[in-house]
Amino acid sequence: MSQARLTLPAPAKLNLMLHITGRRADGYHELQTLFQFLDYGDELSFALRDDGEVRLQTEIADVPHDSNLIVRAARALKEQSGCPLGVDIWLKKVLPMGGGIGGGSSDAATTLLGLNHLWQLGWDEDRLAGLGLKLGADVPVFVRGHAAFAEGIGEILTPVTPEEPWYLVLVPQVSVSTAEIFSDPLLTRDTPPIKVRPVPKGNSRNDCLPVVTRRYPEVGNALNLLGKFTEAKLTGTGSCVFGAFPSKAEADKVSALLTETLTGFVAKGANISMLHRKLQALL
Ligand SMILES: C[C@](O)(CO)[C@H](O)COP(=O)(O)OP(=O)(O)OC[C@H]1O[C@@H](n2ccc(N)nc2=O)[C@H](O)[C@@H]1O
Ligand SMILES: Nc1ncnc2c1ncn2[C@@H]1O[C@H](COP(=O)(O)OP(=O)(O)OP(=O)(O)O)[C@@H](O)[C@H]1O
Repeated sequence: MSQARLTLPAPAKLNLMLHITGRRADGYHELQTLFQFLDYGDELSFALRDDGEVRLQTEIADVPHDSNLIVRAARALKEQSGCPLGVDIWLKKVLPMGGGIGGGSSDAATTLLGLNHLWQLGWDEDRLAGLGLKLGADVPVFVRGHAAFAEGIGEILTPVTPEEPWYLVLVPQVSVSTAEIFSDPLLTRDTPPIKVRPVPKGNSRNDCLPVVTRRYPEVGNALNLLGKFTEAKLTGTGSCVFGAFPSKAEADKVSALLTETLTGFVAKGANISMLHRKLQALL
């Protein structure tokens, strides 16, 4: 008998601003950043296995099976919960890797929430976010599913509701290693923390930008091209750059002009992640 599959989205995120305010003793950086989701992302399908095995059935180039964040998330949840069940997982990879739009982290969060549902573990969001943080600094916001102002290393989250414009996201054909940017000696690490809430307008800078554009001229090139039409920003440690538009039609118009030379996509900003909207609909 064929097993029904549970299919769930793993949306991208944007960092609408990113300030680096310090560095902890363990080398991780203290940040202040605004996360918003996109209605655009990967898709994962899950089917129960009763032999306890965790198997990702889709190969992704350059990521060995056991290092994939999906497999690591599933195994960590299985171990921590003592669940005897296993799972087959299929991945439709849409998000560019090393793009700063959180693909790996979002895949991990979708795996945690999907398996919590499939294995009927009954874990609450705090517990899932705590386990997620061990997999990556960006995982907790995807577990919680609400646009947020983040502090700490990205895990202290205050929900926010910024406008939800349409975005044009350009994808320079380079994969940026987050660890490499954070270890660059030239990185600004002493931006004074913003103490006022909500974050005052005008704080849209990304402190990683100078280091990223110095190392990856393709990113600077994309920022310059998009900057002719709207304020162009870098998300996370790149490589993706984005700009906001009041309508899909306007984003599409600029996209048509720029994607002759650059890869990109148009997507709507979302303060509630499409993963959470889908899970809500299932319950
Ligand atoms: C830059 C952001 O994308 C902003 O949303 C995130 O802070 C990065 O989150 P992530 O990709 O989940 O990062 P992780 O997988 O936890 O860390 C990758 C590497 O980035 C560096 N790292 C990451 C996050 C952080 N707050 N400080 C850091 O110094 C560390 O060297 C770490 O080894
Ligand atoms: N399921 C996965 N999807 C993508 N990358 C993965 C996955 N599992 C492990 N990785 C590894 O993680 C690296 C970073 O990938 P990811 O797509 O999350 O980058 P990113 O968008 O820059 O992340 P972030 O914005 O969180 O810094 C990849 O280069 C790859 O080696």
